[in-house]
Amino acid sequence: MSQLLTGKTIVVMGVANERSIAWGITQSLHGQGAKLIFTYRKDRSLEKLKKLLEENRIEPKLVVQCDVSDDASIQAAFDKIGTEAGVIHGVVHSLAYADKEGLSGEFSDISRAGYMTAQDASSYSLIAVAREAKKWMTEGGSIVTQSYIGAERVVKNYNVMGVAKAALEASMRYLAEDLGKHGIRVNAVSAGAVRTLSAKGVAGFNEILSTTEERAPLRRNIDSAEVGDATMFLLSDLSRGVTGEVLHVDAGMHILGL
Ligand SMILES: NC(=O)c1ccc[n+]([C@@H]2O[C@H](COP(=O)([O-])OP(=O)(O)OC[C@H]3O[C@@H](n4cnc5c(N)ncnc54)[C@H](O)[C@@H]3O)[C@@H](O)[C@H]2O)c1
Repeated sequence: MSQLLTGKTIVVMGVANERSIAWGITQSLHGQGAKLIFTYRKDRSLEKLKKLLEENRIEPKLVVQCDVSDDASIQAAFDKIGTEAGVIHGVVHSLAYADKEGLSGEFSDISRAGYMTAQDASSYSLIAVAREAKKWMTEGGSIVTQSYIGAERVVKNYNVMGVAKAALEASMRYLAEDLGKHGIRVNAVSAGAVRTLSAKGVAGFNEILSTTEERAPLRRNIDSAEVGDATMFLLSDLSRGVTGEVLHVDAGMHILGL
């Protein structure tokens, strides 16, 4: 049976452990025959990633360190990736960071430094990654980032990350326009809440899960496999006419008013 991503080389950024959304995405991409390159931030993540890949019999084309808060690190990572792969067809940007103090309490108390840190790692990083990836995306391709409804509406405690996600979605649209002339599409998946390492940093996260189960049109939460399949669709030629889009994978939560 032919697979949707046969012959495509895709860079996956953001696997920290088996709960990571990027791990759900990895499984969907692998299932469709993609050749995968991974970036990790810390040695701790590298050990976990290697173990996960081994256990799941996924042979990576390359694994490379990349700190997205550092332009030199992004440049070095994509130079290595490009030199090894020649051409890349897709990038999964599944990373974000905010100091814990910005993820609870009063929004107006966010410090300048806390605001900048969240913007830097969670939003600007997409622009810097797209710039470096573009050099090797010579056959066109697709870049997909991960957002959340807190970009569009106020979600209690999501605070500084809500503003970073709003900037991320706007950056995604500007990149879609800019890179479209090179045949590169740029989209976002807006996932519902998934219990991951990062999610633990958001105060009251369990309440979000229980409210979703009660009120979402599908009356349940989503999982990272569902986010993985939607991301895979956006990386595949099935979505060849789609760019600048935010695809909600949230059991319908985003359509609710009260
Ligand atoms: N979990 C959720 O409920 C949820 C919902 C919607 C969107 N998202 C988004 O999904 C993405 C992945 O998060 P997750 O929930 O899988 O959590 P996670 O903790 O598993 O993954 C976050 C990743 O970001 C990486 N990261 C942070 N700062 C970095 C830096 N400076 N350089 C390189 N990597 C860095 C971490 O190493 C980690 O791999 C994030 O953008 C997150 O905001 C999560």
